[in-house]
Amino acid sequence: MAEPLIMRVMALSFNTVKRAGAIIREVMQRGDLNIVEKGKDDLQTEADRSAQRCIIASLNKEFPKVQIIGEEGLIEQSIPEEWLVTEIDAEFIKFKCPKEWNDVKEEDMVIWVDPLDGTSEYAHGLLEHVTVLVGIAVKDSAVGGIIHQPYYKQTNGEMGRTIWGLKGLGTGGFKSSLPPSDKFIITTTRSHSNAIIQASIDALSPTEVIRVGGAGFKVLHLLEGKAHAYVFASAGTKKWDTCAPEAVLEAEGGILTDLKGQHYSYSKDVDHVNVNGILASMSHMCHDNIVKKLPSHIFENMQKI
Ligand SMILES: Nc1ncnc2c1ncn2[C@@H]1O[C@H](COP(=O)(O)O)[C@@H](O)[C@H]1OP(=O)(O)O
Ligand SMILES: [Mg+2]
Ligand SMILES: [Mg+2]
Ligand SMILES: [Mg+2]
Repeated sequence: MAEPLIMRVMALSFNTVKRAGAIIREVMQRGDLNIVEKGKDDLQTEADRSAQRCIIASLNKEFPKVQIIGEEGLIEQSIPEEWLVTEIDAEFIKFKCPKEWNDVKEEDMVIWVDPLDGTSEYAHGLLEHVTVLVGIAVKDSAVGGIIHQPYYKQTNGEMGRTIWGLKGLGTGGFKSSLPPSDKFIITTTRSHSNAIIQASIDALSPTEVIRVGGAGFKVLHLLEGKAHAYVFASAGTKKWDTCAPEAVLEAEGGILTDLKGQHYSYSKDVDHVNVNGILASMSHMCHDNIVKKLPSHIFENMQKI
């Protein structure tokens, strides 16, 4: 009997993000990023486009009835043959599917794809910040996620690592760690800051602020104990930025919501914009405290910028 759909989607995504990561490195190595400005502070490079074509074509070929939504919109689906990934990860598929996902059907699932998270950092050569995100939503919640970091240097010299999480099963691909208990470290945007974002951070009196790019990379900071909270008081991110990070973080026991503490919906017809910002932490207590501490003017002014 075939393995449950969600396990096959995760196992194929696992190999697909690695191929996308290799494409991202190849584009950088060739040196012609061919940058298009989609909007204010919103770039798209050849790597974003090519990585998305690789991921969407591969997932779509194997799972034609699953809705897949990618950041770079509808782009031509035909791709070079060597970009098409057909093999599933042999190790991942051996895990037992959590029983709550055994019967998930194609029509209950949405796959949110951010082919390159941290484009601004990629364009500036801050390559460690870049991740490839594939998030799997069932009904309206983020359930499974894969975060691939193409420029992570493994101790054996290999480039790239792949972090995964599936609610009910757990996580893999990294070593979890707690942040220092005598500090309060916030991670936030490096490239999209403004006065409201800064006011929200000031209101929380952190001992340290780590400014890095990408939603994926910031959630990795939480998972690895480098920061206590990810705070982003802006309507800049979209569902493809948060679906995979939320699923991985929550599969590890953390929480990712908007700044009011409400989960976003990831169903297929939802507004793509995360209008109420992002708040994430490994600790539910820390998360609740931040929701209580944030002044109301932050919410009133956030969407106006
Ligand atoms: N104003 C914005 N316009 C477009 N994308 C944004 C904006 N703000 C944030 N993002 C997306 O959310 C990610 C996390 O934000 P930040 O790095 O500023 O903390 C960014 O890397 C970017 O994703 P992407 O790089 O995939 O376009
Ligand atoms: Mg983008
Ligand atoms: Mg992104
Ligand atoms: Mg992107």
